Amino acid sequence: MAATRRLVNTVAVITINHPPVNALSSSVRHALVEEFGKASKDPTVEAIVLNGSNGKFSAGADIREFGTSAIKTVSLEDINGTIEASQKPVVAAIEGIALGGGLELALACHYRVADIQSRVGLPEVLIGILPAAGGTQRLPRLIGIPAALDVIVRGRHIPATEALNLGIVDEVVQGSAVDAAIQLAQKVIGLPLNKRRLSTLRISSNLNMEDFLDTTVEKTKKQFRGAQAPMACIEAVRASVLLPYHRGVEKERQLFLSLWATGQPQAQQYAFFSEREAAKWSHPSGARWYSEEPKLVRTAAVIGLGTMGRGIVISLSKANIPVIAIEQDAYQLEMGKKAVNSLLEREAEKLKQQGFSPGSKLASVHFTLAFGELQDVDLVIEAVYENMELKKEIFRKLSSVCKSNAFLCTNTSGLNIDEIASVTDRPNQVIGTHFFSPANIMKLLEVVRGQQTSLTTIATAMNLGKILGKVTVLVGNCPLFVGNRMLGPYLEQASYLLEEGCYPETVDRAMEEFGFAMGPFRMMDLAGLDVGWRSRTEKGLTGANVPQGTPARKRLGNRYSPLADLLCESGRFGQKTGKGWYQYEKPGGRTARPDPWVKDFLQKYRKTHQIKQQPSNQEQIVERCVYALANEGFRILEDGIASCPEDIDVIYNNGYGWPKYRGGPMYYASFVGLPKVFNTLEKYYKANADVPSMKPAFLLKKLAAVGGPPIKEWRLQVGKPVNKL
Ligand SMILES: CCCCCCCCCCCCC[C@H](O)CC(=O)SCCNC(=O)CCNC(=O)[C@H](O)C(C)(C)COP(=O)(O)OP(=O)(O)OC[C@H]1O[C@@H](n2cnc3c(N)ncnc32)[C@H](O)[C@@H]1OP(=O)(O)O
Repeated sequence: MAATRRLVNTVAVITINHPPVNALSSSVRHALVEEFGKASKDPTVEAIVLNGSNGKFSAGADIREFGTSAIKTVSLEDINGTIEASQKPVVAAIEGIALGGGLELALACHYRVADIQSRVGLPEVLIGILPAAGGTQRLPRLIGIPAALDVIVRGRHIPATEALNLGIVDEVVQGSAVDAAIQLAQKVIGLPLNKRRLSTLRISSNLNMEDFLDTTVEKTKKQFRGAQAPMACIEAVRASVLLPYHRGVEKERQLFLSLWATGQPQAQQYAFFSEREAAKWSHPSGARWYSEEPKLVRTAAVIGLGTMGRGIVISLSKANIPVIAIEQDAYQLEMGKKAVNSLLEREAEKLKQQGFSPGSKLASVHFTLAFGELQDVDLVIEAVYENMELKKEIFRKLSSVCKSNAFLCTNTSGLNIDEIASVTDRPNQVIGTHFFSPANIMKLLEVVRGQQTSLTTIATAMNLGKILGKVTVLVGNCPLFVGNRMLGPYLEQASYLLEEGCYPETVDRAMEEFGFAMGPFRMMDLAGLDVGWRSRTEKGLTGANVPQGTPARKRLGNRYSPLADLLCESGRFGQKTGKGWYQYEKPGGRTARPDPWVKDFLQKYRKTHQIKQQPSNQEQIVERCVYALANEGFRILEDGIASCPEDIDVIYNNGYGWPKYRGGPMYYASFVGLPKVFNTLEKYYKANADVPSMKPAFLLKKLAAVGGPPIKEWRLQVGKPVNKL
């Protein structure tokens, strides 16, 4: 049964029963109509409590139903209307989550009681739509326009205590929300319900409301560049001010349908399900996530308290895993300790505001210089800077100090996991954990399996990622793994565009208007140009080891752009030096301004090398950069480094500022049409045979030849993720 009903004295308790998250599928909606109908008619029932089974109220509409005919049967808004009109008081007992349509259902009830651990919210915007069961009309009537806009446009999950302060729920309880809701229901039997019917309330609007909404539109446009859903949310909330409830609901539905027509919801919902699928990892041996038990990580250690190490320590502590944090000398340890403690204080403050005792949520961090103290930890994450020799030295030490069943993880953005594992006494327990900076904020974790990494080690690292609240993707071992490897051809094209007549700001603007959080040049300035320079120098692509007589713009017979090297040679490392592709207000400054020096430098460079000026327009810039990126994604699939295109998209959506409303680079290629992507790359490569990264990947060619099947069918062509490198 999708919903059940039981009687407690004169209170009917209706329970939504649709595991795992009580999504409001067509069968649930039918069952709710039936149970509410019966409870309304039953003369022994004086009040109704609505809750969800397994400690979860509801995660909202069943997202899998969008785009199918099931969504059109029994509208949730009609059910909400019936509940709100009930002559018997209805109390929502919120446990766990009341999200999206789940919260809209609760808002239709006359009262809401939540348990202290629960979260409520309207996260529809995150999957490309807007609350469309009356939520954009009821919430503003309950908590006012500014607060409702914040909740609806940001789509964040709101902890119960904050929901109480905002007025979204009436009561927060430590114990059972259902018991408290039954008590409240009994208390309010016979009391008038008019003021509890949110759709009937008037919004107290002041004269500046239109100005306020217009300002919000402008801010939101900038913040969510290109995303349509946040704008639709504001328009729906505007309707709640201007129109009576039923007309507001019509507007809400109209906006929902217009959004659907943009294609953005489909991309975002693909991204949503791809994230969940990524957790269901597979291994070339045929093993899958369900066949391997992860080991429990009760204690962990982090080596190195630089930016990455600090973030990782915070993540572990927030996941209630006690941490030993190690540095190489007293000064670095003290610096790391100060930074970590100040971040932990902030976390503790947030917890206090949510009504929790920080001690119960944040695990302890012990700072030390002594490796010997690591003998009992279950797992170590090494997070020193990217230097193979240093990492190997640390892993040798860990091998001798840590207990034999401890797992050893290396936080690297591209070094060879097998080489690091080879110096240990347990290569099967070594794995790469590529966190993204800042590690306590960024959602992505690339878990990199080496040749000898055991299934238990993989299961443990993947599970740890989940415990840390990360979107975790398992990938194979190759230079730079998935995300950074794809950046290579992308950044290469960005540099060529500068040689050919564009400027950093032109390229960045095009990519940012496409939806990237940051264009390639701003991104390089943020990351530090010296990082890539060091790596190119080590590879002999620049610096003293370049063979004499090598042309400035060629390496190994292929096109090469030395622009970034030349910037570094002038001491321009990006934000950290206050100068890079842009100029900044000071070293460490954040505001990028176009730099006349760079313009002059580029003009001289083009003249020196007699490069024909053909500045590309916005569409060409996007095509060259994005197709280059996706093409490398196809190669990564061919090489067996990523298991499926969805994993690549998850990596780009969560670690590289790719606009989720475009699904990810592989989804985008599929959306544009693989034959078109193939033909464009082929044309470019024919004209530029010295740019091998633009040669269409074999897999792309194969898929394009059969007309570009839907992305979920690519797996058939890709096969098992066997590392072919
Ligand atoms: C198209 C033309 C139509 C024309 C008709 C127009 C009529 C329009 C009427 C529209 C009515 C709209 C009503 C409403 O406003 C819309 C919504 O409610 S949209 C949904 C909003 N809710 C969310 O976005 C929540 C999404 N879920 C989560 O954030 C998380 O899953 C969670 C609930 C916080 C739980 O997190 P975890 O514990 O980490 O678990 P998982 O994330 O792994 O999830 C477990 C499992 O559940 C699946 N799942 C989760 N939520 C939903 C969902 N809402 N619908 C379907 N399935 C869901 C998830 O995929 C996992 O599945 P598994 O991987 O195990 O198969």
